[in-house]
Amino acid sequence: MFIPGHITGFFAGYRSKNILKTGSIGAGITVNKGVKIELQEGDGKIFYNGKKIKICPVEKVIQQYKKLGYIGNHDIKFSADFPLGSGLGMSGGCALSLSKELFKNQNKIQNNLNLNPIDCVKIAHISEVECGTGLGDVIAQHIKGFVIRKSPGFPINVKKITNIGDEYYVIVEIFGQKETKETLSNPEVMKRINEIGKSCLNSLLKNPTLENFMKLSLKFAIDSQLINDRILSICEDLKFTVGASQSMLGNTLFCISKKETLNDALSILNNPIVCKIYP
Ligand SMILES: Nc1ncnc2c1ncn2[C@@H]1O[C@H](COP(=O)(O)OP(=O)(O)O)[C@@H](O)[C@H]1O
Ligand SMILES: CC(C)(COP(=O)(O)O)[C@@H](O)C(=O)O
Repeated sequence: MFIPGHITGFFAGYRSKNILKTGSIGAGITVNKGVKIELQEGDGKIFYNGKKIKICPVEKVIQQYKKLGYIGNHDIKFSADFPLGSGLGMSGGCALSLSKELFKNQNKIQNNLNLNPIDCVKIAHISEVECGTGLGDVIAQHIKGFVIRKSPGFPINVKKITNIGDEYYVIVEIFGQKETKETLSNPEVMKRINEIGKSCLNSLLKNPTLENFMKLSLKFAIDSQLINDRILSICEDLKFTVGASQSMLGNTLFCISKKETLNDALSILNNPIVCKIYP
C-alpha cells in the first residue's frame, strides 16, 4: 500500500463541533514519492524507516480500530521517501496507509470491522485533526493528483484537475522541520492564513491551472508571512520555471518545472528531490 506525499500550496482551516466537518479548503498536489506500509505480527510498535517512533495520528488510527474490535496484534513499518514534519503530508500518509491497510485486511483481522471504504478515510482524517497534524492532507491523498478542496472534511467536495499532461516535474528541497501543530494552534496566525487562503481558493477556481496554482501559492506564502527569507530568495531565483513556493506547513521549498527548465532549476538547489505529479 502506497500513499503519495502531498504538497499544500495554500489552505484555510475550519473548526466545527462535528470533527468530520473540521478540516481545510485549499489546493495541493500529490507526488510519486510518499510512504509505504507493511504490517507484521507484533504488539503495536511503530517504525519509520527502521526507527521506532511515536506518530500521534497513527496511534489514533489504532485506537479507533480497537474500538471496532481490532486486537492490535501488529507492528507497523513505514518506508517513507520524506521525513516527518516537512510539510509533505507524511503524518497524513502514515495515518491513511494504516487505516486503508487495516480495512483491506479486515477479514483476516479477528472481527470483521463492518466498514464502508470511505470510513477508513474518515478514520485517518479524524486522527490527523485530533492530533493537530493536518486538516486536508488525508482527503487530498485519497483523491490524488492536482486537488482543489472546496469544503472542509466530509462529505468530500473537491475539484480534481485532470487535463494537466505529463510534462511537469515537481522539485522538492527540505531545509528543516516544522511542527504543523504549532501553526494550527496559533489563533492569530490562523486568522491571517484563513483570510488569504480563502481568497486564493476563489482565484484558483476561476482559472484552475498549475501556473495559477504556483502564482497563488507564492502569494499565500508571502502574504501569510509563513515563508522564510531563504526559501523566498530561492523562489525568486526560480522564476523561470512554472513557479516555486514553500510547501505548507513545512520548512520545504517546492517548484514545478517543465523538462526544458529542469536542469537549470536543479543547478540552483543543493539537495533537490525530483518527483512527478502522482495522478
Ligand atoms: N523525528 C520526527 N520529526 C518530526 N515529527 C515526528 C518525528 N518523530 C515523530 N514525529 C511525529 O510525527 C508527526 C508529524 O506531523 P506533521 O508535523 O504534521 O508532519 P507532516 O508535515 O509530515 O505531515 C507528529 O505527530 C510528530 O510528533
Ligand atoms: C497544510 C496542512 C494544514 C498541514 O500539512 P502538513 O504540514 O503536511 O501536515 C494540510 O493538512 C492542509 O490542510 O492542507
